[in-house]
Amino acid sequence: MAIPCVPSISSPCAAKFPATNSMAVVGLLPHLPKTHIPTALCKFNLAFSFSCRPLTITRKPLRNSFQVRSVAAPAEAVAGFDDMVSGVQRKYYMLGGKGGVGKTSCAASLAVKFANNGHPTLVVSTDPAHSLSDSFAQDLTGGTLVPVEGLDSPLFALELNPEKAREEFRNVSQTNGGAGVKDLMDGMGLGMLVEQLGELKLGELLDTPPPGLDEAIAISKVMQFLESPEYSMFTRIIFDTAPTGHTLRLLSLPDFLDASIGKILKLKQKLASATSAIKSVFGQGETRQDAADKLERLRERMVKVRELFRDTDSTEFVIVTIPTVMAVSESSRLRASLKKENVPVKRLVVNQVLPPSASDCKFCAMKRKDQMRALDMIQNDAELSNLTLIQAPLVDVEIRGVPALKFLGDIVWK
Ligand SMILES: Nc1ncnc2c1ncn2[C@@H]1O[C@H](COP(=O)(O)OP(=O)(O)OP(=O)(O)O)[C@@H](O)[C@H]1O
Repeated sequence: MAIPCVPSISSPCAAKFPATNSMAVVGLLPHLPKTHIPTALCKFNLAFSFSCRPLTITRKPLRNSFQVRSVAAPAEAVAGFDDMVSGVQRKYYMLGGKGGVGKTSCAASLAVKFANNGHPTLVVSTDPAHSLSDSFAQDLTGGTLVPVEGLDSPLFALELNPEKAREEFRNVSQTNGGAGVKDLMDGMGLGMLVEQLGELKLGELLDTPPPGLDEAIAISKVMQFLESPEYSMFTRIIFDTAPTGHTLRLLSLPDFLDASIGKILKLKQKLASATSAIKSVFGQGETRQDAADKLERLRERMVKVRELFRDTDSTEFVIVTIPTVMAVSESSRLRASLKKENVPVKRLVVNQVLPPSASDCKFCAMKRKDQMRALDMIQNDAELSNLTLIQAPLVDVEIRGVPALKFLGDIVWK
């Protein structure tokens, strides 16, 4: 059945469906007023149409009561979900990419899909600008694990509070030195130690923490959680990461912190026998030991984070992008940097691809042409062309809440 493309208020192009079987998918749209449901239903179904060719509607006895498929559609790349879901050993998926491309939606939909396929799953947002709560339409703030309702297996979500994490780091670091200590030792003629401190850039670290530090600490906090037996049940852990820039800096950060903390600890050993003036700066006996222990633990966790990022058996970084030249260029750079850092990447999600329709308005035709150019660019990009390409359609209602995420997940993660 050919589907006409007609203008609508919310989208330049929308398909018209008979509003039959609407009750079957009403559950997808809990946030919409009832009067909007037939229209929204039609828009959601539009997401299935994936070719300019004539479309067919197949009735299905499942929750989505009918499905639109293109006739003789080009072979669609599939995500290889079977591979992602197989095995009960713990696996980590980190979703990252340019700001606003749909990292959170993809991460949340993957988490829902894993949970519905029997994996106790944890989805963590390490993006300082969280949107996991918005995505699940549930309050996940507070820095603790919150159960997500309405799934077959346990799904927990966690939004880490970056401010709190940074504050903790600040406290530990401040107990161990900083600009004040540097000045003091400078005054005491401890030139060599001053030099070492200068190298550590401690003052800088405390005053203007490098971008990515929040994330590194957040991820190391998750590692801390996962070390405890009560979290051993999670077999899939998904990180909704901050936009690209943060991720890139994050990758080199564990090395930087590892080296810095190692130096601080060495320095502390040297200072242990120094004058009481220095002792008064670093605090006495127990405090000093306590701070050193904390730093040592932080350093150990940083090493684990670094190892985790590079472990091909358990970890995969999934790049999320949209079909625009700018986003594809950024994804290519991200992939190159991840390669340099030996971070395993296999999949690239191209989100918000315009679903073609039989008749196009001018806007959609132009937009689609643009998107095709970007998709072509991916095929010819040395960094991206060898990744498994997953196309996710643009839908014209917001994807919020578990039923909507399940809907998206079933399209994207196949
Ligand atoms: N396939 C899609 N179709 C329609 N809307 C989408 C799609 N994917 C994401 N969106 C919408 O785009 C907006 C941004 O999505 P999302 O929050 O997932 O992106 P993000 O990359 O995590 O953003 P940020 O970088 O700000 O964290 C949201 O309103 C989301 O509902």
